[in-house]
Amino acid sequence: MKLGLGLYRHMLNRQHYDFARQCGCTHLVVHLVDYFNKGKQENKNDQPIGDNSGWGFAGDPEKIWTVEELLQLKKEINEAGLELEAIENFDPAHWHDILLDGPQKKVQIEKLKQIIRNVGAAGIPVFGYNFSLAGVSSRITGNFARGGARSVGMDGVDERPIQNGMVWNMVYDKNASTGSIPEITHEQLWERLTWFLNELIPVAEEAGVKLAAHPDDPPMPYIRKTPRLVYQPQLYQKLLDIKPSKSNMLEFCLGSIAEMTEGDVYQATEQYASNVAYVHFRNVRGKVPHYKEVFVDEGDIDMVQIIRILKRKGFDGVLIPDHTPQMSCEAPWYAGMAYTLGYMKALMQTIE
Ligand SMILES: O=C(O)[C@@H](O)[C@@H](O)[C@H](O)[C@H](O)CO
Repeated sequence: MKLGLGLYRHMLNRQHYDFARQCGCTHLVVHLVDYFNKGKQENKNDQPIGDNSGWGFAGDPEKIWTVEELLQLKKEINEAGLELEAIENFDPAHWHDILLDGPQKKVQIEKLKQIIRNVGAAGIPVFGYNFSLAGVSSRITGNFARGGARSVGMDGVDERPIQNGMVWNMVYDKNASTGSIPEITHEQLWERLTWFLNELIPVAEEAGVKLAAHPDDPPMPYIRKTPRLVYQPQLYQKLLDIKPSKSNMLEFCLGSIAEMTEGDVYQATEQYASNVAYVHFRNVRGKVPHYKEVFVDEGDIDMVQIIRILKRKGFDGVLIPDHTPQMSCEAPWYAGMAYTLGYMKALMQTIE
C-alpha cells in the first residue's frame, strides 16, 4: 500500500510536493479542474463547499489537458521525489452534456476519449470521476470534529432544483435560460452511465488507464431533484457489471460508503478490494441525511480494521486522506493533512 495526498489545482507547485514528501507520501492525486474558479469560497485550501449556485465556473470547453502539459506536471512531481498516481475529476465544461444527455454529448465523449489517451500517453495510471448531476451537495459546515475543529456535514437534503447552465457543482453556461434542468429517473441516469462506460472503457483499456468511479457524495437516492447512482454499497457492483474490465475500477471513498444507510463498510471493503484503484481514507460520524466529517481516528469507521482487510486482500494501491477537518492554527489545511498522513503512515507501518 502507498501513501498519497490529493492536491487542488492551485496547490500544484514545489512547496506542496515537498509538503507531501515531508508527510511521508510517495504518491499524488491531482485535481486539474479549478473548482474555486470565480467562486465565492474564501478559504481555497478547504474542500470546495459552495451553495446552490455551485462551487465556481467550469473551465474552457475548447481546451483539454494535453500530453505536453501532463508530462510537464509529471516531470515536476517526479523531480520532487513523488509519483503522479491519478487525476481526479473531469471538468463539467468537457462533459456536461454527457451527464445531461444534451446535444453535445457525442462531441464531448470524443474530448473525454482524447483526455484519457493523453493521460495514458503521459504514463498516469488512474483517472477518477464522479458520474453525478448534483455532484457534492447539501453540505453544511460547523465545528463538528474533535476540539471544535471546523468540518463539513449534512443535516437534511437540499431539495432545490439545479438551475440551467449548471451541473456537477459548477456553472458551465452563465447565459443559460432561466429555469431548472429536467427531472429524470434512476433508470435514465443508469442509461447515461452505461453509454459513457461503453464508449470510454475500451479507450481506457487501450491507453492503459484505470477509470475509477467515486460513489455519490452524499449517498442519497435523490438530491436537488436529481437521481443518484451509487448511494448503497451494492450499487457499486451494478456499475462494475455494466462493463467488467481492468479499466472499470473504483475510487473507493470510505467516508461516503460509511454514510450509506445499507450494508457495511467492512463488508464493502472485502467485496470490492480487488476493484479499487485508490482509496479516499476518511472518517465520518452518522449516516445520511445526518452525518459529520471528523478526524480519521474518531469516526464510526475502525480504520485499523479497514487497513487490515485491504492488506489481507492484497490491495497495493494508493490511500489519500481526501478531506480532513481544518485545525485551529495558522495553517488549518496543512495541519489537518499532516496529522492524518502521520496516522495513516503509522497504520501502514504496523501492518507491513
Ligand atoms: O476532494 C474533494 O474535496 C472532493 O471534491 C472530493 O472528495 C469529491 O467528493 C470527489 O472528487 C468526487 O467528486
